Amino acid sequence: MVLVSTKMGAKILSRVAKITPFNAYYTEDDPWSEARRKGLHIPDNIARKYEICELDLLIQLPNSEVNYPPKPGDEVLKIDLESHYEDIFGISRDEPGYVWFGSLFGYKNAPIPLDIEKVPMHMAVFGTTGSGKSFSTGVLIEKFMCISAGENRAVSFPMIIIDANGDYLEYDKYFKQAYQDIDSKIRPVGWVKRFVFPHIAYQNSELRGEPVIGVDLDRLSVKEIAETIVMYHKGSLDGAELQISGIVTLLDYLRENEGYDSLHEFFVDDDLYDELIGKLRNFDTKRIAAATKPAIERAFAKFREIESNYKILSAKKESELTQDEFIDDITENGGIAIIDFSEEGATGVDIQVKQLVMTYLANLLFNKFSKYKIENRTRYLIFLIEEAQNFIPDKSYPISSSLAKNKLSLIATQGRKFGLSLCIVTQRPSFIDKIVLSMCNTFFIHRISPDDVSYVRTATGGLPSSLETRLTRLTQGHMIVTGQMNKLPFPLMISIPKADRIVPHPMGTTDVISTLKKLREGFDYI
Ligand SMILES: Nc1ncnc2c1ncn2[C@@H]1O[C@H](COP(=O)(O)OP(=O)(O)OP(=O)(O)O)[C@@H](O)[C@H]1O
Repeated sequence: MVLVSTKMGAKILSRVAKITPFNAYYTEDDPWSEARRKGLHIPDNIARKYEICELDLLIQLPNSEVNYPPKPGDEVLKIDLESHYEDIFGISRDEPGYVWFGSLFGYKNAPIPLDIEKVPMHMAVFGTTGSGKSFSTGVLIEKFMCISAGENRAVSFPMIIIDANGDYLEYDKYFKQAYQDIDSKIRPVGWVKRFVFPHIAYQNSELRGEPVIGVDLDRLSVKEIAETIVMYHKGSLDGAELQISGIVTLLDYLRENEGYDSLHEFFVDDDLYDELIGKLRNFDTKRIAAATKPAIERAFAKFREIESNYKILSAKKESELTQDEFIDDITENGGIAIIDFSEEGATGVDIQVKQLVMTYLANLLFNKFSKYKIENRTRYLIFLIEEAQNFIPDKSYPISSSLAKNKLSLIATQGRKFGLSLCIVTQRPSFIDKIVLSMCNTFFIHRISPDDVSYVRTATGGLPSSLETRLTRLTQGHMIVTGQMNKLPFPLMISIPKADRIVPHPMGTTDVISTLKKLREGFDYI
């Protein structure tokens, strides 16, 4: 970014689109070619040398369209952060409701403002492996932990984070330390809790006592329970209409005619499960066809694996995720819940089980926020989903569809007043459901794969060609920010300085050589 200061007194904010160096010594048919061929001495610095810098003219400061082009001789200045900043962004550094993120490309300590009022319109973070996506998402999370609210106040944005690779677990450790040791820049956070799968918490002594992930089927409608069971069994609802309607008929009957309050308990308690199977077998075959019953029984048996293998149904008793007040607590007390889907917190848990937990959470959130809306109680929460292609997959992604997708689509299509904001983090944007992505209004784009370029161009509503050509070449920690949270009406390229991260990012590094060396101690071949 540079400023063109015109003789008419205008200041035009411009972006360097292209720099082309010229050196007459290296042009085709240059006058020295013969001398060079003969190896004669050519004096230094006799060739004409210059650089052509092409600028995209963005806005005339403080905030209007560029009406007159600059003229030859007009000065081109580097941005002076002290004197030009307010003119560029239209706000001062202490304006409430904004967080200051990264640093303008080419400048040190030149953060850009992000408008927190636009957070409810959903956001997405893209980047291939190693592009710095989780590092900068961590910085973004930290910014959301301390938002200037005026009058010496700061607030923290409540968040639920689906942590696919353990990139955010450090926050849990950090907030467990003494309150006075916590950096004041993130102190407005009310609490941070890490939720792990119960079978891990019970087995692993280091994780014993951690909050556990639990699912309460009674919080889902009968239809949702039926779909969840069938989806878990078949990986799809296609062609399973008879099974779904059979399960709905059976469960509705048990609840309404036989007075069973809890359908959940059928899948936890062995005796009740046997009772359920008995009821199914004896059920009126005019209402559930005899041929459908064995298929339902198989789906039930498979579904019980989630209890026998992972204990997430019996964890209902102790898990906060099954309690009615959980979302109230998180939204009213500035909580951050990290759902640990990493190998450490979810060892051996397959993707269908994670999808099931996501379906449950998405249901919980959608139902609660709908209730808030009806009751006119405004609440806000960011639902951050790492590896989002596993939960909101596009048809082209080779993973069985996820029930969570339906609810997340519903969340995505709610307007800004709903208060529930999605933050989708992915390596492969083109594998994310198109409808959900089309609802995202702010994009943080790191280096992406060439296969994703045209998709990102469409999703973001277009990028200037000078930026688009960089998408596949951005270096680690560089990104393009575009969309509603960006205060300026054009995309910005920024870098994320390492020092911006308050809580250290767990290094995703390996230790190949020293491990191999240690294992083969005593075998020196050199
Ligand atoms: N802005 C930055 N400054 C300094 N180091 C960085 C920056 N961004 C990333 N790194 C480092 O680069 C490595 C990879 O970054 P990161 O884990 O964020 O990548 P990623 O895009 O999330 O990859 P993956 O999808 O595999 O998780 C990490 O060791 C991280 O600490």
